[in-house]
Amino acid sequence: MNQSKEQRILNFVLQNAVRGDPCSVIDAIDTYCSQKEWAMNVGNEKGLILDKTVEEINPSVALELGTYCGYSAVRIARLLKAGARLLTVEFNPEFAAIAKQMIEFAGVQDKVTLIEGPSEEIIPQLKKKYEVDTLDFVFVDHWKDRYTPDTILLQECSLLRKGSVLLADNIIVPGAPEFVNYIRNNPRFQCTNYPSHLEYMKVQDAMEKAVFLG
Ligand SMILES: CNc1ncnc2c1ncn2[C@@H]1O[C@H](/C=C/CNC(=O)c2cc(-c3ccc(F)cc3)cc(O)c2O)[C@H](F)[C@H]1O
Ligand SMILES: [Mg+2]
Repeated sequence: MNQSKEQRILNFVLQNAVRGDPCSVIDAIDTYCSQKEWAMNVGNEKGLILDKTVEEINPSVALELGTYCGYSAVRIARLLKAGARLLTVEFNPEFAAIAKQMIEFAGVQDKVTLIEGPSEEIIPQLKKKYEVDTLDFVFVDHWKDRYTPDTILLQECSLLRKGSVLLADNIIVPGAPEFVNYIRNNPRFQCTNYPSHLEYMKVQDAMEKAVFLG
């Protein structure tokens, strides 16, 4: 049966990137998705905002909601210090399988735990099953109507501490208006908006950083 777009992206990486070189994997995905088939990776422009945020925090424990093909998991993991780890959650088995291969090819598998399942089920398991105390950084990039319920769930599960940083993609396109309203009106979060562009397009988009104040 014919291949999925995500399989074609992975094949392009396997044939054009360098095993063990995360930057070559990131570049290969960006090349394919800007020249051949658009896909919803955070991309290089918003990716630089993600990089700067990760470098600023230098997290020991990071969480990503919505792995997709693993582009941002590789992007985050390549910047993590020795011993630091990224937990990334993906409930689509096809996407999880692609991401697993992408992460392994990039050589960052020792820093990444890919968890297959819905975030609303996984988040309550992070402390006991995944030995998380609190999260230093969370990249939010899954279904846009799930940003708010999962941010509330992270708080209910005591996974955020004073200074924990959330970074949310797609504030403009597709948009997460309910999340923006929730987070900007919540006195427990200090928010910053980062205008940018939709991946591989000239369309306006933005990311929102929200620091938990405890
Ligand atoms: C709800 N709980 C979940 N648990 C685990 N994995 C999940 C969960 N929910 C989704 N996933 C998983 O997370 C991913 C979902 C990403 C969604 N992203 C987007 O829709 C998205 C869309 C655009 C976009 C912009 C313009 C346009 F014309 C068309 C599309 C741009 C973007 O950057 C995006 O991130 C994955 F697919 C899904 O299985
Ligand atoms: Mg996105």
